[in-house]
Amino acid sequence: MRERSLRRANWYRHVLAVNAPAALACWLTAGGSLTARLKAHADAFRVQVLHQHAAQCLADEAAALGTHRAGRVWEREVLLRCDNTPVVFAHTVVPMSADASDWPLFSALGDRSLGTTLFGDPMVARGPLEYARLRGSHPLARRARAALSANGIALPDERLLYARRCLYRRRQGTLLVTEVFLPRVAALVPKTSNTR
Ligand SMILES: C=C(O[C@@H]1C=C(C(=O)O)C=C[C@H]1O)C(=O)O
Repeated sequence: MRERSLRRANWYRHVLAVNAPAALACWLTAGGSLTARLKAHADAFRVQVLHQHAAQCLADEAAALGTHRAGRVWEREVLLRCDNTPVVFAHTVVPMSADASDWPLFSALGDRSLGTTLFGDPMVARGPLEYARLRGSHPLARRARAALSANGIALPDERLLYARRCLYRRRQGTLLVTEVFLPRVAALVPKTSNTR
């Protein structure tokens, strides 16, 4: 039982439940597209695709996706980079049972931001945000650390990571986006549009 609990997180509807540092709370609760917000805090924004392939959905995702058990999904994982610094590890899953017409742009996204396809489509309904504090043993914390390590950035196993997730619906399809906020996001400052 303990092993299972290490792989799951408690997901809350209110951000206060995860007791995030103030500098992260504003990112966790920001409305609209995260991509757009990150672009406003950087001269250069980039999506580094880590993989997009068939996978098993995580233990604490099946219920959120509306699938009755941890079934097979299309999984996309990326690092979002501001001025080449990784600031978000994002994990998106779509049940394999989804019809191709539910998410027509998902499979061919490449290094374009998923957000640009979700927020521009009037057929997409966005659910409420949920928040979690991920222990080092959570699969997404492990993967975020591994992605950073592959880019020469060390993150201690014991470092708690704060995440949010949101379920999107389009036609009969569901798509679950989880964003794990990396420590360096707290150092971002808005870019002033006018140059003095
Ligand atoms: C949902 C959005 O798309 C972002 C881009 C993602 C991608 O390209 O895989 C994944 C999660 C998001 O942080 C957004 O911009 O809000």
